[in-house]
Amino acid sequence: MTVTQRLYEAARPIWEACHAHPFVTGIGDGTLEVEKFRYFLLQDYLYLFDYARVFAWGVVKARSPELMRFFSANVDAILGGEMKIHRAYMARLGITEEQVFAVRPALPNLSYTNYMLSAAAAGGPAEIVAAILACSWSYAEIGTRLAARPGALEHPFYGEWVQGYSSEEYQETNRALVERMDALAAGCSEEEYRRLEEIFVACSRYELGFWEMAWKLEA
Ligand SMILES: Cc1ncc(CO)c(N)n1
Repeated sequence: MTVTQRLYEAARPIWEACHAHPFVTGIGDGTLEVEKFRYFLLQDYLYLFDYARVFAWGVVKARSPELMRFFSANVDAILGGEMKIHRAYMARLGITEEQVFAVRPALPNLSYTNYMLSAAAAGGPAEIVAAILACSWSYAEIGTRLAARPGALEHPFYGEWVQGYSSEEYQETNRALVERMDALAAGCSEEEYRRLEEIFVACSRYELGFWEMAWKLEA
């Protein structure tokens, strides 16, 4: 079993709970209230800036130009790629960037990004990728699963979100992260693996918490 297969198995029950979460299934069948999606969008846009900062820790800590470029390209993919999904919805909902920054991150959001940032600050490239992977990979899987639901890609409001996360661009960026995790963890000790698993599972729990936060419109 590869390291990423082991990580996946360790987090599987939490991921299945994410897939079954009413917020996620509501995007898939189009029944999610736009008010909840709007709240999620604002929180997630704030989240993505810190998420990009986690990759930026990788730029700082990389010891090879190739790895440095990898992390740097990912910073760019978030700021210029993934955020396109958010900015398109913000335009549709009439939300400006200024309005987003007037919003305070809810505690599950703040706790999640602080956890990732501290794991990145304390760790090396492998810990950084482990912290990022649960986010990227779970969204890639949600995108793929929702895209397989009849009508989800064509839904007049949520279709664009499903298209974005099931897109070849997003899927390819995620695949590169999965491969990178296996390469960075190759030959690591059981003790080192345990630390990666601890981070990956904690971030998966935070992912579930983020869906729950959005579902409950947590203040
Ligand atoms: C909370 C959260 N996790 C993961 C992603 C995917 O990058 C996202 N946009 N938001």
